[in-house]
Amino acid sequence: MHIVSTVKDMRQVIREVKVENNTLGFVPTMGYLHEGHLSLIKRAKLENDIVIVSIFVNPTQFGANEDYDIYPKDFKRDKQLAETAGADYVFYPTVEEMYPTGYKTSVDVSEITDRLCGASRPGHFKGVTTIVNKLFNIVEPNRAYFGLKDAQQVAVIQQMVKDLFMNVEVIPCSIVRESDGLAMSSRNVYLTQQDRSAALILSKSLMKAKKIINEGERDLKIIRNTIIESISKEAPVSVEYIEIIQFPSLEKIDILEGKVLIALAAKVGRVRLIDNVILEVQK
Ligand SMILES: Nc1ncnc2c1ncn2[C@@H]1O[C@H](COP(=O)(O)OP(=O)(O)OP(=O)(O)O)[C@@H](O)[C@H]1O
Ligand SMILES: CC(C)(CO)[C@@H](O)C(=O)[O-]
Ligand code: BAL
Repeated sequence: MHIVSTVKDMRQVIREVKVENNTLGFVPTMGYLHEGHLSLIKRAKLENDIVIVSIFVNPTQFGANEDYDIYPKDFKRDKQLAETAGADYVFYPTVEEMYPTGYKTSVDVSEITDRLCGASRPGHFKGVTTIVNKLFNIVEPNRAYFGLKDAQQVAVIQQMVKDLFMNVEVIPCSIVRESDGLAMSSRNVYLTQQDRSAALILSKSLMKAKKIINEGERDLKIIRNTIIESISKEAPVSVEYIEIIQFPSLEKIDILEGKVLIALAAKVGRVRLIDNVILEVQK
C-alpha cells in the first residue's frame, strides 16, 4: 500500500492506474479508522480493481465551537488497518494542500442541507460537499463508498453528484454497530465509561421504534414520542433532533409509507452522536 500526500502525486497515480482500464473505488474518511470504515474499504475492494482511501480531517465542515482541534488521530494505526482491509493507496494531504492560500470556491447543495445535522451544524454540509468535490476531482473514482450512519450526508452527496453531472456512482453502505448496538463512530472514543453505557439508548430507542412500526404502528407522533420517552429517561443524554422523513429525498412526511429514515442526533455528556434506521414501510 502506498501513501500519497500531494494532489500532483495522486493525479500521477490515477493516470497510471487508469491506463490499464482499472476501476477505482474511493473511500473518503477523516481517519481514526474503525470497523465501519473498514467495511467500506472491504466492499470497495470487492467491487473495484484499485481502492483509494483518503484520510483528511476537513476543517471547513467543523463549526467554530466543534471538535476540529481535538478530533482523534492515529495515522500509524490507520495505515495498518487500511492496508489489511484492502486499500491500495491512502491519500493523506495537509490542510494547505487541499485549501491553498487564496482558494475561493465552495460547493453548496441547498434545502436538504438546512435540516437535521445541517440545522444544528450551519455550514457543515457546504464543507462536506466542497471537500468531497475536490477529492472526486483528484481521484476521479468510478465508485465512492459512504456509510449510512451519516444518512443525510449520503443524500446530500447523491444530490450533488446528480445536479453537477458528476461521473461517479455513490454507493451507500450499511451501518456497522458494536455488538451491543452502538453505532461505530470515531467520536465514541471521547465517551467516558458511564456515557458509553448511556449512549446505548440511542440505538435501543431506534430499534424500539422499528419494532412498533413492524408490529403495525403508523402514527408518527406515537413513534416519535416512543423514542423521546425512552431517551429522556437516560441521563446524561439530551436529544438535538429526532426526524422521521422520506429517504433519500429527506422530505417531510404525513403518512408513514415507502422508504423512511428515522434519524437522531444527541449529546451524550459532551459528545455529539448520530444514529438512524431506514425502513421500507407498507401503508
Ligand atoms: N458505523 C459506521 N458504519 C458504516 N459506515 C460508517 C460508520 N461510521 C462511519 N462510517 C462512514 O465512514 C465514512 C467516514 O466517516 P468519518 O471518518 O467521519 O467517521 P465517523 O466514525 O463517522 O466519525 P464521526 O462519527 O466522528 O463523524 C463516512 O462515509 C461515514 O458514514
Ligand atoms: C465524507 C467526509 C470524509 C468528508 O470530509 C466526512 O464528512 C466523513 O468522514 O463522513
Ligand atoms: N462523519 C461526519 C463527519 C463530521 O462529523 O464532521
